Amino acid sequence: MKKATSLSELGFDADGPSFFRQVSLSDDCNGRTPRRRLIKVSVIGAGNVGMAIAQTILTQDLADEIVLVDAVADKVRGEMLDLQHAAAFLPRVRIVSGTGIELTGGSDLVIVTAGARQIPGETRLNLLQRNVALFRKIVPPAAEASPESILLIVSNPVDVLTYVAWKLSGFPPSRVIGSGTNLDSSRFRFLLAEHLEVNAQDVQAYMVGEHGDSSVALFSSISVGGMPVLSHLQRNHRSAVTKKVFDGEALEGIRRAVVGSAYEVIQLKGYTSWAIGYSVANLAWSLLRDQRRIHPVSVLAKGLVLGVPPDRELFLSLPARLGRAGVLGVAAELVLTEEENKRLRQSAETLWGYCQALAL
Ligand SMILES: NC(=O)C1=CN([C@@H]2O[C@H](COP(=O)(O)OP(=O)(O)OC[C@H]3O[C@@H](n4cnc5c(N)ncnc54)[C@H](O)[C@@H]3O)[C@@H](O)[C@H]2O)C=CC1
Ligand SMILES: CC(=O)C(=O)O
Repeated sequence: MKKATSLSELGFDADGPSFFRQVSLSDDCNGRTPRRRLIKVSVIGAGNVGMAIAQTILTQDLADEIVLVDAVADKVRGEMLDLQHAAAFLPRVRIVSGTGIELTGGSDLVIVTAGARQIPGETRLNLLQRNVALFRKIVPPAAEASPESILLIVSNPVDVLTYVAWKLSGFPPSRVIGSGTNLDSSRFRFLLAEHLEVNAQDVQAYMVGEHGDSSVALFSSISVGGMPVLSHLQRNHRSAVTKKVFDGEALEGIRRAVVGSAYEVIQLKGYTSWAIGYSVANLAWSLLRDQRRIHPVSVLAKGLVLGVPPDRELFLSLPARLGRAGVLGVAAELVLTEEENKRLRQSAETLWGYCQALAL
């Protein structure tokens, strides 16, 4: 009879409890099971948003190690323990926490959510000065500790702070991404789906530009189940659905509702967290699992917005293809209506004004 191969020879943990009998595996394994590279994700800022992201990533079995960093030691330790106590119901993940950025060293993905958040009625852009000061402290050491990582920025105003993180990190633009309008687009798809009585996952629709008040709804490219909605509705303008949908007011109402979404939630519960948690975990999945999916995220849009001088280094959301190396490509030739292009240019101008004023 063939001698049982030891667990360590097979590439399993050799230091497991002795009361587990070693198993002999068949020759099919060729005597060795290769170990997969472990994935480390760090979340800097363990507030409402950071914790919603961490817990969504945890449930999705996406990381082998999650590091939580926050300036408040007790709070971040409490959050870590609370998640660790769910270990019996979750995939096995090492969860570490502390106040030092050095804990994030060797991360594959560093997600930054630290910083001031809006009070009811306040705009995202109003947070800029406070959060730039914070980024000066956080980003350089985080980039140094994980020089090969992808930086995913969530703190607001996310487009300008993604630009700041790009400048401060010295990373190539492909590895500095802002969560951008991935969240706005989900809100857009949800509201359109409600209006059309379909599933939001079957609605393809993008918000682009600033994650904020000047975001742009791309009405002309909305499709449901592969069917272009506007052109179909124009052809069949007498149907009940058409009447309901091909109504400029209804569409404008949906756009306004998307832009007002965060203000409404902040007014009601003080902050937004669940949707951004899923949005960022969804981005993390595309990046770490090399999914090559298209997401509207904040990327270096130099030369990509018609009518904006091509030398302007600004970050705003455009549909981008994401994979293990970060941003693999950006939709450079979006077909926009004149109105959509005008709004995107205005959004770019607004963001450029803020980036320029920082003189980084
Ligand atoms: N991009 C997006 O779609 C969204 C962005 N946000 C933004 O995310 C940010 C965080 O929001 P919340 O989690 O609700 O705020 P929060 O106040 O609950 O959490 C912020 C955390 O940052 C921590 N922090 C402050 N200085 C730090 C430092 N030097 N190092 C590490 N941690 C530090 C604080 O201790 C706090 O725990 C805000 O800027 C908010 O506007 C929020 C929702 C959506
Ligand atoms: C706060 C914020 O940026 C959002 O929920 O959209």
